[in-house]
Amino acid sequence: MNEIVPIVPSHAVSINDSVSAEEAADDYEFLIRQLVRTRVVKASQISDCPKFDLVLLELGNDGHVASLFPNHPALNEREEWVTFITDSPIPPPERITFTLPVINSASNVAVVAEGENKAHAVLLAVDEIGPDCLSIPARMVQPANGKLVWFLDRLAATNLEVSDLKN
Ligand SMILES: O=C1O[C@H](COP(=O)(O)O)[C@@H](O)[C@H](O)[C@H]1O
Repeated sequence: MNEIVPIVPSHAVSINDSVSAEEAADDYEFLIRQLVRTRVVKASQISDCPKFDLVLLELGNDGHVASLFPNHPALNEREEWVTFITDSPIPPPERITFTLPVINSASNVAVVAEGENKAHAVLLAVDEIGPDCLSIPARMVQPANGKLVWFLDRLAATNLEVSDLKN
């Protein structure tokens, strides 16, 4: 990866997996805050958040993105940049994740979905098909001052209408 995108090693922040999820989230947020303080990462002008150039997300079968799962309280986190969960519905149970305010502060957000098993989640995320839509985390990805792009293969896009693809 470093050969394709010239990332300075000190700009790559790893998760500390030798501590609890709560501590790992605190540590990770601390490191990101240092990068913002030293202007390695831009600060958002409209929120108390980093403004990443790109947040790259993969869509889960259940519509989750990052480790933000449907109906999980982590979706409501507005203060922390990084939060933790210990009850992920899919393994591993303990995870840390950027929160929605951070994701939605990015300059660009890309959501990737590949394969037929993502087709229903894609439909729920981008179309208006009833109350189930409301709990889909991918639907809550709405950059405030940035660009959102979906990358779908043909199978993941199976359930969409042509009009969805134009929007
Ligand atoms: O929970 C996760 O899910 C996503 C999507 O995984 P998939 O197997 O449904 O394609 C994955 O990108 C992520 O690494 C994982 O933590």
